[in-house]
Amino acid sequence: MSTVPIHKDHNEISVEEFATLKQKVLEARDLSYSPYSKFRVGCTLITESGQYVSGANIENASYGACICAERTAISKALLEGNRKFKVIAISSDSKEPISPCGICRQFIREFGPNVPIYMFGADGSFIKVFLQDLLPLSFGPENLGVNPQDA
Ligand SMILES: O=c1ccn([C@H]2C[C@H](O)[C@@H](CO)O2)c(=O)[nH]1
Ligand SMILES: [Zn+2]
Repeated sequence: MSTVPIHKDHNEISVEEFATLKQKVLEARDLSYSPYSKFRVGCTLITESGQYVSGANIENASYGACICAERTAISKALLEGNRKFKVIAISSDSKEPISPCGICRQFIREFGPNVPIYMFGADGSFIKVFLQDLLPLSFGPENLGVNPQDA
């Protein structure tokens, strides 16, 4: 049994935003380059200014060079000048919602210690968890005296 609190609400965003987010994150899987695992993952985030930014996993013949969907989406958003995110959504072709890997949890943490993560199953089913529950007692920019909003 999981001890991680699982939520079913989407209080951070409106009903309309949730519908758009769901559509975009399910579509984001189509961007995936995953010929090795054939496991397509999509990620869409909503920036503080309300912009939707999507990414997908990008694999490589040198397997260690694979990048997860969460990190491609966040990198894209960062390069467009964003530093804060309202929510991060993830989708895959699995019926059950999937949770971000350890590296992505740390990557997400840099830009918000407690961002809500919306996880979608392939059928559109949805659960929400908070980053703090996936990565408790985390190490972050504050520990090095850095504020990512200023960087
Ligand atoms: O949360 C996750 C979990 C896995 N993957 C990718 C990495 C790899 O390309 C494939 C199989 O692990 O799925 C993601 O993009 N996000
Ligand atoms: Zn990952």
